[in-house]
Amino acid sequence: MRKSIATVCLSGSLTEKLTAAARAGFDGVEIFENDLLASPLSPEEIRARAADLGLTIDLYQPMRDVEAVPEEVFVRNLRRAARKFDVVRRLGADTLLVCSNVSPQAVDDDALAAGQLGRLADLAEEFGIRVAYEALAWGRHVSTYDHAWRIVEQAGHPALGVCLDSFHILSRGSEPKDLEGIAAIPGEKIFFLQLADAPLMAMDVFQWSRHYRCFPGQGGLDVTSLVRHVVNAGYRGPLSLEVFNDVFRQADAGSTAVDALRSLIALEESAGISTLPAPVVPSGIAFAELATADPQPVTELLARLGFRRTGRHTGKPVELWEQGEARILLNHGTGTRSEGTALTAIGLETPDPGAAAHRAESLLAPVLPRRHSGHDVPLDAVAAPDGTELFFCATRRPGHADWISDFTATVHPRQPPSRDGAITGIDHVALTQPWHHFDEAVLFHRTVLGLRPHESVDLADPYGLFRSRALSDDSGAFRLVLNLAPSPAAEVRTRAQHIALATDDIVKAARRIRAAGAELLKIPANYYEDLDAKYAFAPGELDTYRELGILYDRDESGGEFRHCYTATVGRVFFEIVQRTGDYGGYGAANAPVRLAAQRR
Ligand SMILES: O=C(O)c1ccc(O)c(O)c1
Ligand SMILES: [Mg+2]
Repeated sequence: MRKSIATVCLSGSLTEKLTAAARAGFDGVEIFENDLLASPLSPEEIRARAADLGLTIDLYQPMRDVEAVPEEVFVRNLRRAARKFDVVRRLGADTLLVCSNVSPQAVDDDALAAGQLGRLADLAEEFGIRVAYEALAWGRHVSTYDHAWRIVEQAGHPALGVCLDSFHILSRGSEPKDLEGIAAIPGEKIFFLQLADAPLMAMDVFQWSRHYRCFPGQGGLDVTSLVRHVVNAGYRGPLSLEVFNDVFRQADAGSTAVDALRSLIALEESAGISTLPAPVVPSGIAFAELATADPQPVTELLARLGFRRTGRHTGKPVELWEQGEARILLNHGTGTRSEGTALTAIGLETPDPGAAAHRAESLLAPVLPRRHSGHDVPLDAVAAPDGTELFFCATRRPGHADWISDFTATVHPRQPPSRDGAITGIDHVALTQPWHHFDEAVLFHRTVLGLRPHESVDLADPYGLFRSRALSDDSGAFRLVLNLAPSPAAEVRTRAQHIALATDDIVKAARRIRAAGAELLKIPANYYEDLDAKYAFAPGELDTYRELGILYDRDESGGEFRHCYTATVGRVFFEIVQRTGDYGGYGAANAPVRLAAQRR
């Protein structure tokens, strides 16, 4: 279906908004009245600008407080309406949105509302324009879509229809029965469909709508079911996003517009309107790549963690370090001085790398130029919203190009063979997201990679609050954690990234790391007293954890999580984790203690 976006969704001037919408690939826009009033361009110039960019203007909005009012008020409203219809015509649009009256002057009288909306539609017809009537969830007397439809039906005017807005409908209830009334509306009387999601929150619906709307798939409303109902009713107009959101108002319009369009592409797929290449869910982490401009500290840390340099890239200054199934690429060619060392790429172990790349491309993931130098095996790669490069890999799998074959073996005689190490693989990678990319990043990884997002959790830091959300495949073989740091954003810690290494024996791993000369994060005694109060440990067990800085968590099923942390080099630190039973979390309960310790 055609895809549109309301200018209120995007940051900037009207021209910037139009440009961002067009660049992302939208077909049309809704012009929000404030954007027009604040623009130095005339309606004709706006129309021309949109046309030059290949955008249609699908709606002008809103007109407020029109219907169900005393006659003398309505006469003034008609005069107001004539001016708006003129603007709509000059914009080259054909529909004006009228939202249900919120004024204390409004009367609870459907016949009056229908009569006046009919007269409004008579006037609209003279301008060659239609009126789409929308029930605001906080409308004074009309606050539901079925009530708005009853009034429109009663008016029986060809130039009057309804505008359905997923937020207003679903914020009032999204039980299947709440959506049944949509089928009663003839498709051609649904003049417009506005789409927004929102996180589930118990708050005043007006504030919720004005500040917390988000793109479909980023919140907790069942926008997919709503779209299915509306399309089944015969609606064939555009799918148009209308999102009032405090973050998007400040964020870069270009990236917001791409995020927005991706949400609609994914929504069409989930509603069964279109098909995309099926998701190819990663089955593990093939490698994590660190770019470094300061190789000494990170090289030393890798060695102390028990990694061995096993290969050198044939064409680039990249080293392969291995231990068990954990592989780290150390790139000496791309680091920045200011960051020292940063995690810049992740290799995703993928059953079908080519198909995974197709899926990513269909969801607007920027495809990266294939790495070609030396004997490079071409790898499909895309960029995540935070710029992290995601490589689709088939490691040591017959019939697939193997990225490891680009590395010539090196033997480093002074280091122990990797099979003696206590690390078995990479458990997860955690990336701290720029503040305005968090919801976008969750949507990206969920839709592009077919991962399941877990609950969002808040983690108390001494100087703010981190938000954290994990995504994984169903089996837990692939895990990714996205964090949102508190400001000030300039602080290195708020951009921290980490690689969690898996072990079957964390005590052995921690002792080896310490014996090799690496420090582990020191955890206060108070933490262990509290652990002792919560759980029963074997004699001496807690003393060992206290000595080594090992943190502990247990879930309802008895699954256990033990973890400890290295110091940070550049932006990066390592976590060592041991999972037992079905523990599927990340030790969130311990995060405040860990964050405070890192702060010290
Ligand atoms: O918040 C509002 O006032 C408002 C205005 C127009 C809309 O289409 C809407 O959904 C909300
Ligand atoms: Mg709306």
